[in-house]
Amino acid sequence: MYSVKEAFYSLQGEGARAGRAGVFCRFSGCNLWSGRERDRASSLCRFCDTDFVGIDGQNGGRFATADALAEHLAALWPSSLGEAATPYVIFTGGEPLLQLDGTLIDVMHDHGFEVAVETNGTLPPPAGIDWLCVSPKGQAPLALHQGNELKLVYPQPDAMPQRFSALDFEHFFLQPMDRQPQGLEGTTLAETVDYCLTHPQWRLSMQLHKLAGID
Ligand SMILES: C[S@@+](CC[C@H](N)C(=O)[O-])C[C@H]1O[C@@H](n2cnc3c(N)ncnc32)[C@H](O)[C@@H]1O
Ligand SMILES: Nc1nc2[nH]cc(C(=O)O)c2c(=O)[nH]1
Ligand code: SF4
Ligand SMILES: [Mg+2]
Repeated sequence: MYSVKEAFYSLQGEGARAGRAGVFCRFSGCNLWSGRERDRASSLCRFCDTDFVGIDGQNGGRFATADALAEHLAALWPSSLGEAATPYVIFTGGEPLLQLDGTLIDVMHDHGFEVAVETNGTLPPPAGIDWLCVSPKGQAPLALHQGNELKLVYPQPDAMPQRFSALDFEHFFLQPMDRQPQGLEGTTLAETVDYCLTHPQWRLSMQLHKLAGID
């Protein structure tokens, strides 16, 4: 059984593949925060910008089998595209590695999809992921030391970039912390730009979907 908060077709807003169209599957639930505001201050991850509680978002629901979820997601990729582009699915959440398994990845591949994952890096991944983005969180122990991109929300006093700069990733991104309600106003954008200017191993990741006003 899979629990999905929402699923939608949009453009990847973050990291090395920013701008690429894909189907997002946002699984319900996370191991670093309950998703309830009253627990935020005492959680391992305290700055989350996402509602991942329940199954009540657009195209959300419970799916009994990998086949059922894969068909649901495949239907969100525009059929009019034909062979024009490789179908792309981005599993996120919440924490997708609480639910994503090898069977679902295999079935998405059978549907012709390339499979990307956005994870906090605290759980072991199933085999077969085509693009792995790891985003370490504060003091949460990192179980994943390799992948395609490491995308660190900045600044986090308990997770500064030097801790991760020697890990086995192709790309290293800093993403300024969006602190609602003040957003990027204040210091996080300027601080992040400054860190990238002085440590050019790290590249700036803006959350383009927020700038573009899309999901
Ligand atoms: C909502 S998380 C879901 C996937 C997974 N749980 C994780 O943390 O990577 C998706 C991405 O948004 C980033 N993110 C969450 N809250 C943010 C914020 N307030 N500002 C900037 N990025 C944020 C996360 O670090 C992660 O890269
Ligand atoms: N457009 C868009 N790109 C994203 N990249 C990562 C996201 C996420 O919440 O995991 C996300 C998201 O929520 N929307
Ligand atoms: S680990 Fe990811 S989903 Fe969980 S609370 Fe943090 S940013 Fe949100
Ligand atoms: Mg998001």
